Amino acid sequence: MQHKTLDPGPQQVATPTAFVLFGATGDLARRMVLPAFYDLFCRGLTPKEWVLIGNGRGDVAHEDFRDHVHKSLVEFGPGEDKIDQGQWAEFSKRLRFAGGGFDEDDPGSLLDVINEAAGGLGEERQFVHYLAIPPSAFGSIASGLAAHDLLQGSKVVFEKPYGESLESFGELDQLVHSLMDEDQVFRIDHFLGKEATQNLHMLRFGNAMINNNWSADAVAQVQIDAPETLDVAQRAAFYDATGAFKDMIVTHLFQVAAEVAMEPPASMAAEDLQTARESVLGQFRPLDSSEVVLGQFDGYTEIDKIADDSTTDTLAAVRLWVDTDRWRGVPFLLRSGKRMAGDHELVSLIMKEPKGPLGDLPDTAARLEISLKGKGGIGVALILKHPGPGLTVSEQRIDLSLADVDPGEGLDPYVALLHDVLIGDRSLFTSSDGLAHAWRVADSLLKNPPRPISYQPGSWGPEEATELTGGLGWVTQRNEQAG
Ligand SMILES: NC(=O)C1=CN([C@@H]2O[C@H](COP(=O)(O)OP(=O)(O)OC[C@H]3O[C@@H](n4cnc5c(N)ncnc54)[C@H](OP(=O)(O)O)[C@@H]3O)[C@@H](O)[C@H]2O)C=CC1
Ligand SMILES: O=C1O[C@H](COP(=O)(O)O)[C@@H](O)[C@H](O)[C@H]1O
Repeated sequence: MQHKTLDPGPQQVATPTAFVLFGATGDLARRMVLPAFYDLFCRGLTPKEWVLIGNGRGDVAHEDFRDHVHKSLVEFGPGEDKIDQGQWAEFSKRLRFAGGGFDEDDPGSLLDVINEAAGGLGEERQFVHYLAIPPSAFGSIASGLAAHDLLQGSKVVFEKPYGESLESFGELDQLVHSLMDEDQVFRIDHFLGKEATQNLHMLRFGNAMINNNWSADAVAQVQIDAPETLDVAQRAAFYDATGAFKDMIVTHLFQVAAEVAMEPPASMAAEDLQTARESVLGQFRPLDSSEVVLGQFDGYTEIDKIADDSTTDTLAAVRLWVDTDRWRGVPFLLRSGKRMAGDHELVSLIMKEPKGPLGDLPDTAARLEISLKGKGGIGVALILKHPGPGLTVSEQRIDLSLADVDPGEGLDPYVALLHDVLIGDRSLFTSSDGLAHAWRVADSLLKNPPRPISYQPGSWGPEEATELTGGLGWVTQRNEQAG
């Protein structure tokens, strides 16, 4: 089999780096960012000289922070048995914690800790400030970085959601652009860094049989479905202020929808892909509340730190329309929820029934599926004849796990994106214009949201969310039921 390398892959960056992780005690840091940083280190992809300084509002001793990081690696990184003691010793000696919060008026202990820990990195050092904090705090940390002269030669990584509404997005965008240059800004959306998301383009543009059917001519419906069994108790305050729609739909699933819906970019170069993504986001029709279902799992308001009368959505399902010639008339169904019956991140292109001599086919439609979960996978469901003299047809599958594709090991999204930040590659990050489009599409819904319908934890959510699919049902559920 012939291999063609389009990109040489990750390289070690030379610039000594002080990595400041705001929100270092939080859920994201513990589950994704810290394990990703350790993974980069183990692969020899961190700079030769670096320090990582965790920041938070409470005071945590350096030693306790190292314990916190170790626990996160045991639970969400390589696991206890696979942490090499020598490597951990090398890694952990570069970890520090700066407490007391950080804002314009009061830097807490961050400046002192930077002086102590990053002093030895030399004049050429870069700062990477990673804001793994709720979006409501982005502005104050960014202003603090400017006030305490920490922006020069720095890269600033903002988590999603970047803003909380069209208005707050606009204010944040203006503030950030008044403090730093756009090329210092990395707005992360880790779904764009997933191996399978990137493979969407190869699948489409590398295979004419797929590319030729990537439109309303062949596709009846697109589903982007991300049900999760995960709870929110670990991050109740953040979650209650955000909800499923802002946490997953207007952010990750809109970006994935744009990856599916985009017109062919001028080239596969980063800027061209970003332009194509941004441009189709501008063609998403504003959501209509009658095509949106919000849900809240029973027992949500009993969680510590959640108000008894909270109406935050823990599930959101929307029918989205993309007003381009390619997709006019094809509904894009997007759904995500917490404490549901299964864990999936599945993009499905459900094909139209072919015209021809067969008449009524089983109510299962042929489809192409791209799983974004974990290492990712591609599935094809086909209508086939059973062997034998009669004509019995049913749905059969072909599945390929991307983990089995030679050489079989991609980087996890946070590892890949952190590496991109270190080398200054912004191609898989969201743009200000693209996000402005996304918030515009969500604006009227956010101003007038439907009341969440309750659902049982461990279920597939309210029936009303399934009704949005217009009788096809959710492919994830159908696949689970089929075993
Ligand atoms: N958790 C996840 O799976 C993912 C989360 N994200 C994004 O990451 C960000 C953080 O989410 P997550 O870690 O889940 O949330 P958490 O609620 O766990 O918050 C992270 C940390 O932020 C700090 N923090 C909270 N409020 C403030 C504030 N007002 N000012 C400064 N710091 C504050 C807290 O640390 P302390 O108390 O020590 O100050 C907290 O531990 C969000 O933007 C989220 O959308 C993105 C992808 C996945
Ligand atoms: O950004 C987020 O993503 C996670 C899901 O990401 P995954 O890579 O673990 O599949 C989601 O659980 C979380 O609520 C959200 O903030």
